[in-house]
This record gives sequence, C-alpha cells and structure tokens, in this order.
Amino acid sequence: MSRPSRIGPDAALARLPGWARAAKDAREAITRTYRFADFNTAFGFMTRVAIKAEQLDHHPEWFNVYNRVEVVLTTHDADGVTELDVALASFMDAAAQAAGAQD
Ligand SMILES: C[C@H](O)[C@H](O)[C@H]1CNC2=NC(N)=NC(=O)C2=N1
Repeated sequence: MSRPSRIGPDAALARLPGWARAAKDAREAITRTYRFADFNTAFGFMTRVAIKAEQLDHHPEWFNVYNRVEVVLTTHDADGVTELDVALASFMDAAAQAAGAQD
C-alpha cells in the first residue's frame, strides 16, 4: 500500500465503529479519542502504535494529555482518507482494547 487511493471518510467510518469525521478539521480526516487508566498505559499504547506506524510508513496526528490520546488520521499523500487510515485505525482499536481503554 505505498500509493493508496482515496476511499473517503464514509467508506472508512462504515468499517470503524467508534470513529467519527474530524469535523473541526478543514481536511478530510477521521478521529477517535481513547482514555486509559493512567499516563503509563496511554504512552504504552502510543509506543505500540508508533512501531506499527513506522512499519506501515503511515503516521498518526495525535495529542496526549495524561491518560487521554486524541487521534486524527488522514493520508497526506492522497489528500484524504485511504485504506492506510483504516489499517492504522483498526490496529489502534485492537491495541487500545488490549490496554483496557474506555471511550
Ligand atoms: C515519504 C513517506 O513515505 C511519506 O511522507 C509518508 C509518511 N507518513 C505518512 N503518514 C500519513 N498519515 N500520511 C502520509 O501521506 C504519509 N506519507
């Protein structure tokens, strides 16, 4: 998936319960906020996602305060949402669940 083509947010969101259109963003992007037990758990999640992001060569935009991680995903190279965003979002959901995240 080196040159992903745009699938758009609706197709992505249909496969990603818990995710939403990033409404405050002028760009086409999807977002989800995870809450963990504490900072250590949140940062452990981010570390696992960072390793996956490097493998995919696809990187999240995210913001962390203590136990909260806000994520925005979009594919800069495609000017929109692609299969790479679905792949990274799905990995994040599994990692967050394994780390005991609450919505
Ligand atoms: C050169 C490198 O492959 C590109 O810049 C990659 C890196 N990570 C990326 N991450 C995201 N989210 N979108 C991209 O288009 C993107 N492109």
